[in-house]
Amino acid sequence: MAATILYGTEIAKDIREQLASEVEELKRKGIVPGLTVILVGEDPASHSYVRGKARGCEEVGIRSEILLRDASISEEELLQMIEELNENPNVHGILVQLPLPSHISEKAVIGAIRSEKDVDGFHPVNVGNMMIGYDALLPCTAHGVVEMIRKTGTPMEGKHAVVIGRSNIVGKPVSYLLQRENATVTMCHSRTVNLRHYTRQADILIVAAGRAHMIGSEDVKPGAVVIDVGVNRIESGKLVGDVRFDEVKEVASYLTPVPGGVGPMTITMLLKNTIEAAKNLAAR
Ligand SMILES: NC(=O)C1=CN([C@@H]2O[C@H](COP(=O)(O)OP(=O)(O)OC[C@H]3O[C@@H](n4cnc5c(N)ncnc54)[C@H](OP(=O)(O)O)[C@@H]3O)[C@@H](O)[C@H]2O)C=CC1
Ligand SMILES: Nc1nc(=O)c2c([nH]1)NC[C@@H]1CN(c3ccc(C(=O)N[C@@H](CCC(=O)O)C(=O)O)cc3)C=[N+]21
Ligand SMILES: [Mg+2]
Repeated sequence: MAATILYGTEIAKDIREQLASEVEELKRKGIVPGLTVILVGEDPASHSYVRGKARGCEEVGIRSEILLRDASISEEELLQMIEELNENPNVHGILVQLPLPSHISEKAVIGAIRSEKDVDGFHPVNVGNMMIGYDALLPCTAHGVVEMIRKTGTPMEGKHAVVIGRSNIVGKPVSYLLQRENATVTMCHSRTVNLRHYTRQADILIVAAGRAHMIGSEDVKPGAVVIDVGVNRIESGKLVGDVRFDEVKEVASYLTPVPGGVGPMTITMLLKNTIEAAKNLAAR
């Protein structure tokens, strides 16, 4: 039986309509949610993602600005910019696009963002609160992944979820949020021996390794929910996931495409966080 394809674009559309009406309501109270994205350097992929974020903001009525800086910017200058945005009452969300040039410390930059404005959910205060289960701005990709699985109606409780990838921006937060849903979670990474041994046991398989087409039908348990987070540009110029879509769609129960799967959900969760940050800051 062929998988149901989970179109992030469609799921995101419903959520964005809801977000647009929340923005309307805030605007009636005189609050215009605002997101500032800092983009350092010329990486074309980063520029493309940031454009997607700005488009999303426009769609739901969030004011957004992109501050472009040359790759030669110093860490000190970047920290100074963040300090000003921390103090600016019209800015509710601050996002510094990663990766940064190697002469700038990601740790210093993320740590400098006021945690209430950290709409990526990458600040140690938000990460810690998420882990403990307290209120926090949640990391967008991980949150988007869990919302997509929820949308399938498949209960996560008691299911074996296998996550490939342990990065701070995707793999680790996905694993925490799935545990919050009472899944049993196994983490795999580049040093995992016999990866297939684990992936074949997964009721829910999250693939976030950044390796084009690494997962095929032999790696997947029949009927599994498969979420492909990978976004890879291959030689032909095509954008592909970490999963061999045409194969895996024949064995999975649900499968996300790339593009049009997790990516649009990531952006939608960023919009949601920006609105939440605006509400929280206004209530202080
Ligand atoms: N759709 C979206 O919204 C988003 C998509 N992405 C995409 O998701 C992918 C992952 O991103 P990110 O987490 O930042 O990437 P990182 O490179 O930071 O992390 C990759 C992780 O995958 C593991 N890994 C790499 N190769 C293998 C392998 N052959 N077998 C098993 N594990 C492996 C690494 O292991 P180790 O720790 O041992 O090195 C690491 O933990 C990328 O394609 C990225 O473009 C990212 C963010 C958002
Ligand atoms: N501070 C920070 N926050 C991030 O959230 C962040 C980051 N840095 N650095 C890079 C990764 C990557 N990422 C993506 C978001 C959306 C798509 C997305 O919407 N992709 C579209 C296709 C986009 C295209 O066509 O290029 C899709 O999958 O349909 C992809 C990747 C966010 N990241
Ligand atoms: Mg990374």
